[in-house]
Amino acid sequence: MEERKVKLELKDMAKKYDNGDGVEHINLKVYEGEIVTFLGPSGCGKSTILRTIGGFMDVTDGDILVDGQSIVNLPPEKRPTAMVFQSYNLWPHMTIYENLAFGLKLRKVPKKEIDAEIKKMLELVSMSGFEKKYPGQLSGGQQQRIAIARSLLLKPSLLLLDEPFSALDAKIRQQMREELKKIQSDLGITVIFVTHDQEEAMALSHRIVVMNKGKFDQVGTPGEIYDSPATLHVASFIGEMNFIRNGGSTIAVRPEDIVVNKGHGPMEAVVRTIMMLGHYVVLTVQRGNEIIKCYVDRELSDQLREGDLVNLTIGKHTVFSRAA
Ligand SMILES: Nc1ncnc2c1ncn2[C@@H]1O[C@H](COP(=O)(O)OP(=O)(O)OP(=O)(O)O)[C@@H](O)[C@H]1O
Repeated sequence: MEERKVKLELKDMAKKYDNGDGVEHINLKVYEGEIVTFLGPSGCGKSTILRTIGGFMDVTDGDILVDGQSIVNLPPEKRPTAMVFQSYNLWPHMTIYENLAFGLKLRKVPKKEIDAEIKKMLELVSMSGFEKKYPGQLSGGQQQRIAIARSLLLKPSLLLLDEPFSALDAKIRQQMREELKKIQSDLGITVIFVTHDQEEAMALSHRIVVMNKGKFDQVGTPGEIYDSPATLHVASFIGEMNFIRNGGSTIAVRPEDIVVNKGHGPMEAVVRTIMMLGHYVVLTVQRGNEIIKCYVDRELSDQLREGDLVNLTIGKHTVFSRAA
């Protein structure tokens, strides 16, 4: 197999704030052309890591390398990175063209080349013809696309995105994800993405870093993290999961991995609610004082009523040696 090139390496990196918060012992390799997402609840340290990569904060320990070169002593503008924040930070008094041209002008790129690059980039983000408008005349999604285009024009080796879609409504968010994925694969750039939205992380990433309280819980592909969560935190944070007590341990099983049959059996439960969600049905059942969620098909749910006795068969699951 072809050896993959390491684009970014975090080496025992730490960023500690004066109050003791922050992150430490951060080790990660990101390969060229990957989208890697830092995912975790608010305050777990995602933005801290991204800001240290972008140079907006100094590390307190360890090293950050891009293409094998340490970048920790470089100011943000000298780093091979570009960062897009949650708020788009477009200059309101400048047209879209001027916003896009600004960084290139600073780099003394000739005007003809600037015009050609901007034209190409606007096509890429589906915003051709918007050159003369002002940011205030654009929707949130359009402004965010311009903000991403502005970063891409600087041809960063690494694009850093800090919850860039969180201000957008659900539908545009989804559209933006698809567009980002397309731009990323067209240009072959490496992207580090930060979000607290597990669905967004699953949809976008080649690999996900699930964080909890300043540490990495698991690093893996969306499939690996969904199928084999390494910790109870990962199991509860990603997707729907049931936690069933079994002595001192916990069985984590997804609603789609429980087979439900009518009648008696070794693992009996009582139907509590039946919710039709179109192509599948969500069933909640009560077993002792635990409520378990299962996905079943219409054929079975049509035969079930609340209060019916069912038997559960647990399929694929993970056992954790402590209580959830
Ligand atoms: N400038 C700062 N000074 C002191 N503590 C900080 C500072 N910035 C962040 N923290 C603390 O460091 C921890 C990590 O913060 P960080 O912003 O990296 O989390 P996050 O995962 O990005 O959260 P969110 O999703 O809410 O942005 C938090 O406990 C936060 O309170």
